[in-house]
Amino acid sequence: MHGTGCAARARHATIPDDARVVVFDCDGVLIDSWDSIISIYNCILADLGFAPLKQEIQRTCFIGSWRDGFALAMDGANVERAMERLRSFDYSRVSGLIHVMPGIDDLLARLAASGRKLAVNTNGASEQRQILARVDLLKHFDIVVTADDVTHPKPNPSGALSILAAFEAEPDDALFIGDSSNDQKAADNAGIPFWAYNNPRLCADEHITDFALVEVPPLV
Ligand SMILES: O=C(O)COP(=O)(O)O
Repeated sequence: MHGTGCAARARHATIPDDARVVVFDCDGVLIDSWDSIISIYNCILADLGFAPLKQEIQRTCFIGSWRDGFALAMDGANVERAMERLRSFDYSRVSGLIHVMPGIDDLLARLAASGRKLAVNTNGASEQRQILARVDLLKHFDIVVTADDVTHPKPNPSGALSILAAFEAEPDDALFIGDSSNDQKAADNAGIPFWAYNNPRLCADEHITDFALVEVPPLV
């Protein structure tokens, strides 16, 4: 469990030399996908005759699972119809709105070259794998756990715990890098040390803002 409270922003950070599993959140960490996700919500809501996402629930919808987001936006109605629309959504319609985070491709390559196992724990749907493949990041990961693969999405720790189990790792063998309260809570609930990316409001062992400034020491 991370224990240093709300850390100040640090420009440089070094991956713990004994962290052999590094778990990444996807949206907001690997990819800048805010515009695409809000756009998908609004397309599907419009198809079903609902108003666009109100600004005050956009962040909650962005960090939560699609199912929970649609339930919130549609006040519980028609969630299955919205999920059906999502399953058949043509993601190429929003691919121009998805951008790889600066420096992440290089950091992932350095982490993999050091012998560490890399994982994604996302509240996105299983289609997240195709999105990561399209932006050429999927190749770095040993495992991707989406909201479709677990009974409960983040902040429930089941996704993070399944990643630890896949590598027969203890929480202290791992590091979770995320940008949201759901990521922080999922890491806390799994007992995994947590680094916050671009979110000074989170409590984390480290705060990072630039992946190029993350050092990767040899794995001990
Ligand atoms: O930042 C978040 O928690 C949302 O990202 P995710 O959809 O990849 O889980």
